[in-house]
Amino acid sequence: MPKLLIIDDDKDICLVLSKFLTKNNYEVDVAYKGEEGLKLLRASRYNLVLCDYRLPDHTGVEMLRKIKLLQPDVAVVIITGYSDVRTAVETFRYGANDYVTKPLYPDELLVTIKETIAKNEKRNTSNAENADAVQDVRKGKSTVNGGTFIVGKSIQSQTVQKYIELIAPSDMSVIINGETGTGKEFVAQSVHKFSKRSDKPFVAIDCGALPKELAGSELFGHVKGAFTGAVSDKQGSFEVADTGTIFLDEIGNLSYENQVKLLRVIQERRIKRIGATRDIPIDVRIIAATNEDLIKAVKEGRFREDLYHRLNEFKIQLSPLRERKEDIIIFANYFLEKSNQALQKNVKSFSPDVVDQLTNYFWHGNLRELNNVIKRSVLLTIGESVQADSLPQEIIQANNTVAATGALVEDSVGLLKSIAGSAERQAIIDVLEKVNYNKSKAAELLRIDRKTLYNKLKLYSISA
Ligand SMILES: Nc1ncnc2c1ncn2[C@@H]1O[C@H](COP(=O)(O)OP(=O)(O)OP(=O)(O)O)[C@@H](O)[C@H]1O
Repeated sequence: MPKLLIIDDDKDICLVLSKFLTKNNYEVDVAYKGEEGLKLLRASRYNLVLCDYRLPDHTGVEMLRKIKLLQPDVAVVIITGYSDVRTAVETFRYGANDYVTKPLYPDELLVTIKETIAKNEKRNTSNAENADAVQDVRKGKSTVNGGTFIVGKSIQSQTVQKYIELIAPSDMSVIINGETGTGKEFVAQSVHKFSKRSDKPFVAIDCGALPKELAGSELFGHVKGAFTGAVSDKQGSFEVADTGTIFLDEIGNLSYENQVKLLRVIQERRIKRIGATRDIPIDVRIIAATNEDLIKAVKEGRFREDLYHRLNEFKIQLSPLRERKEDIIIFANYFLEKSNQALQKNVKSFSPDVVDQLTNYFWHGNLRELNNVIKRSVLLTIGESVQADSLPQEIIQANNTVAATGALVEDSVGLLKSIAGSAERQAIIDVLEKVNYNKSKAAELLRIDRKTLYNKLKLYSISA
């Protein structure tokens, strides 16, 4: 039976959720404070932690760091208010797997928990497993890690698709850059699928979630007795990924020491387990992803320049959703289909208003946020078409604010024009007075021709 830990200071939420999840065959522990939760994590292993973003004693990011130090493989779902989504999506840099927004709906939560545990387990054990069918990418659909890889119709999406096809057969290292939730891991998996290594392991490592103390051992392995706690020999991810592809997510979070080791692996194509004396030859393709500007990190001395150039043999830039609006409804329809299946519903479409709202929203969490919003709206829809009242209030409000700001900008432009107009009118009157209403002289001083001056006199109703 999968074991869950709920950490939330709202005792009612804990009570309701733990009852509901127990009924649905989960073993559930509850903690009302961060520290209490960490104590439980020290004592037993969990499949998933459901952690409130705002706890009395720790922030979501602090919790993630501590949870990952205690149990690097555990899945973490963040509970957040919609108004906090923007900051909550930041937790993905530190290894969060998904988030759910308050108010919580048990059925939706159940789907999220099931999917997250399944995905996380697959990730943890995934080596050769990913070697299943490679579909035709040109049809705009292919299977990646059990999910469908959707290709948008924007120029950006089409370009990314072309790059994937172009780069996949080579052995080049790739850096995928993009905001959180833009699909970096999906692209990395796709590159692997279309490479000649597709029947070999694809190993994904979240460097953001790797505690500094464990990163070296996770990546390169260790031998028994190398440090306290190294009770047996352990293969690192590079060894597991041998002959296949390793995906290093959030590469910018790798410590300087491990950057040096990684550079050595790339240069020499050999690894050395911590505490070992002999090298092991390794043949791994490296795909790295980041949502920060690595060139800036290099300039600031946080990322090694030589490593950056080694990894950057090819770069794929993923645009945020708001910059490829024509893709939004394509993905929304796909997520609608998926949510119908997961929630056993039969919602068929979005109302024109909803299409408008979805298209114009900012999407801080990109595809992940869109997916979650669609899932929630499918759950709340009674008829066949999603209506605006099933969308989070924050989306509608944000769009209204943008519309209001747009009107304000238009007003301001009008205002500027009128300020400029009255300044021009005054300047013409001043000059006319100076030259005793001699229009030729006034036009000369104003550096305009007589005809223009006459037009402006008419425009500003100046009788001279
Ligand atoms: N091409 C795609 N087709 C279908 N779904 C996608 C695609 N790309 C991304 N997704 C969806 O968006 C979610 C986020 O994608 P992914 O985890 O690859 O993003 P990411 O950029 O790696 O995020 P993070 O930076 O937070 O790790 C996925 O779970 C998946 O549901």
